Amino acid sequence: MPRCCGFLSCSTIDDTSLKNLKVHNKNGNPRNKTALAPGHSLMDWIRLGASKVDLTGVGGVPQVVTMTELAKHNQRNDAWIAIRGVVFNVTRYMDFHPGGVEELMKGVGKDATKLFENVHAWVNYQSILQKCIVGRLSNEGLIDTRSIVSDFDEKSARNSSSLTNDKMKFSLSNIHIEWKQTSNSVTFIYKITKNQSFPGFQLIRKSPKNFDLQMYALKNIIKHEYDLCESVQWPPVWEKNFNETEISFNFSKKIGTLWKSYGSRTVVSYTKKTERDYRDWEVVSNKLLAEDVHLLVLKSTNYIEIIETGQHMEARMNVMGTEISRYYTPIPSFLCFEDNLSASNPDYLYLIIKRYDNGQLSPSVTALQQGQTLTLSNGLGNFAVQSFDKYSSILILAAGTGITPMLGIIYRALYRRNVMTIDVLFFNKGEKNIFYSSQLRKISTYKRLTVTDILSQPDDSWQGHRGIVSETLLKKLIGDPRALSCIFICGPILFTNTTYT
Ligand code: HEM
Repeated sequence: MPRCCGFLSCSTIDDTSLKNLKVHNKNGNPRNKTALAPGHSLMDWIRLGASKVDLTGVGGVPQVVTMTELAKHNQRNDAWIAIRGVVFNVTRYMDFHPGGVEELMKGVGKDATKLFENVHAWVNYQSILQKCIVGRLSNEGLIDTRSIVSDFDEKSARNSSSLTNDKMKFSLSNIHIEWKQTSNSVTFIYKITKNQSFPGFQLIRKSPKNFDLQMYALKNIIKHEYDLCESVQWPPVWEKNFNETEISFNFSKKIGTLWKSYGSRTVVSYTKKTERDYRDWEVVSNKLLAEDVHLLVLKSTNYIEIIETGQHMEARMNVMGTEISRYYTPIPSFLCFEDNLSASNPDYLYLIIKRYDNGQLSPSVTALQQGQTLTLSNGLGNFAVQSFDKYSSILILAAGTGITPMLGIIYRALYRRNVMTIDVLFFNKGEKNIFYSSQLRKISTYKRLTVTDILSQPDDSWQGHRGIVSETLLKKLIGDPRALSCIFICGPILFTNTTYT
């Protein structure tokens, strides 16, 4: 069960990804953690990190670490661990590890990415271990294996296409693909069979007639390389249909005629040792949504990233000679419509980022101006939002930018017919900290969504609810939350801990 490391409470941490999200459902079964010795709580660890103690053990000078070197640091008193290409010194963290020393020792001296992800992929290790970075794992031995699976021969399909409403079908294991056209546009529709989760998609334009469509399916990346018979406009308008697990890409044709066939498609499959690809995104706009909360609209040339609900992206920047990265969950565009940004710009990406004065990355990211760039990974994380589709009422408890990863969940729930109620309790300090509540309320006039703002330090003029999260307050607002089917929680550590218990 995904749980939260509740790190939004730490002022140096700027992470609004689903890693900070707790999900509680009727069958939820919180796991047993090792009792930590006094003086070894999370707050003690943060305090130690904030002190002058060198937790890296290498004087804070970033190293490139080979596998051989890594293997030498496999002792309780000299413990290095590599996760997703970064090597951390976890010697001092041993006694703070909630899973205990013995468990953490299983990963030391090696690339423990898989082990770590099997146990607790949601743990925000980058924030927890930010002061323990030894350096990068040298990428010798990390080889991409590429194999051409098949070339499609679509002669028979081509022959059967009719000139009006041209539509043909074929199957590729669990993916069902159709195309249709009018004289002005051509649409490709991907349907995923029901027992499969919907993959993330990437579209890459190579020329007016050529584009690649990549899907992240389990450990493979399946790439469909399209060679169209005529030129099309970029970007295509894409649309997801959650109920049908269907996604369509609609391209405008450059010349308005009916095609005899769309062209051809080659299928390529990659097995990648590393799950991340990075690319530069240009800032289209940077707008203040609330105090210290920015909406960054980004665009990448000839590229569209469609991430799954619940996935996050790694944002990387070089800040004063050091590469810093944090995770952010892109928000769906539906809330940005009033800016007239999303409808005509299907290739835009929307990030909400809170600026923390002493944050390592957020001051630099929120200062980005139009035309400057931010490096982002592809969509990451294995949060299976589909497993909550069976619940008919959803309660969302969010504090501050903890609302960010909830927006995708709200959007998805709005379009699922079986969801009868979506109740959002949005906790903030003051009115100046609230964002998107009114936009969500606009939607709620014709859908089954309610949004309640609760302020901990409101002005005298505030007419709404007041207080900090507590059992009494929750009972007053929603009755007994345990009677509800599915609860999503995201916010600072104290908030998530209080709401979770
Ligand atoms: C790779 C070797 C590791 C193993 C085998 C391991 C194992 C475990 C186990 C068994 C638990 C307790 C059960 C649970 O609550 O999920 C746990 C909890 C935890 N571990 Fe690890 N761990 C490893 C590495 C790490 C690292 C490198 C970090 C660094 C941040 C970390 C941070 C945590 C945290 C924060 C929890 C509490 C999780 C929660 O409350 O949901 N672990 N670990």
